[in-house]
Amino acid sequence: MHDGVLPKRKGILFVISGPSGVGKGTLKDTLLKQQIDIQYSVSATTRPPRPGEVHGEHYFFLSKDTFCQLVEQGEFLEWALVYDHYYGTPRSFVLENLQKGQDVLLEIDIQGARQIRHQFPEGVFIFIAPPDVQELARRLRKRGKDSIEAIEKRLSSYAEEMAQLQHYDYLVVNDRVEAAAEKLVAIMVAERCRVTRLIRGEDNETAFDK
Ligand SMILES: Nc1nc2c(ncn2[C@@H]2O[C@H](COP(=O)(O)OP(=O)(O)O)[C@@H](O)[C@H]2O)c(=O)[nH]1
Ligand SMILES: Nc1ncnc2c1ncn2[C@@H]1O[C@H](COP(=O)(O)OP(=O)(O)O)[C@@H](O)[C@H]1O
Repeated sequence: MHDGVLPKRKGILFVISGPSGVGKGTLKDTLLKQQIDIQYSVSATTRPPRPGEVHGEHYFFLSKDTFCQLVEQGEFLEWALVYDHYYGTPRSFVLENLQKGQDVLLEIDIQGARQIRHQFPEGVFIFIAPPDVQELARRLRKRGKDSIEAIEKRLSSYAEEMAQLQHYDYLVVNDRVEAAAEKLVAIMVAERCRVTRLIRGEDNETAFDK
């Protein structure tokens, strides 16, 4: 039994990833509307802003030159070319929050998640999958943002991307947005409890080993 104040824990890094068009962005937005006390890490990108997107809120919109400079300065924890544009996760925001004990959420592509896994094997990696590939195709078409060629390109990566599932801690099938978001919340609550139990010494593992 623990009868004093618990030692402060480090933040937990939650990573949501999965194929393009599966609904990662939609789920992340739904999740952030709930009271789950998590800091979302805003990524940097070289893609131009879409109408309504705000610099610093949706993304940090950067020129290619600035992005490359930041890569060289080691300012990104990970970065990747996702289809036609570069995307990267700012290093200091994530590290500072984790150090403070604040949980952090990344919503990034599969290449980025792989890089993060090497640096943070103790992170919680959640793979978002569509109910099936036909539904993924429907969503990509419904989004209406990509050309037929771009959709074909995304769908042709599907099998390869799904094969990455084995490296993840959790699978959430995005059938209905609300149901999938509830599952994400349940995972977060469970992981927080697990870490608390480890800190209390109710488990044989160390607090940040899984
Ligand atoms: N590696 C990596 N991927 C990211 C990052 N930020 C966003 N992405 C991914 O980039 C892809 C394109 O995102 P976006 O431009 O918002 O368009 P979307 O296709 O409407 O989600 C999605 O798969 C995102 O998960 C990042 O910081 N790093
Ligand atoms: N559970 C769902 N059911 C039906 N459509 C969805 C669902 N989740 C997302 N969508 C739709 O699918 C499209 C792709 O979602 P988006 O969040 O942009 O995917 P990603 O960020 O993974 O590329 C959007 O039009 C979105 O409204």
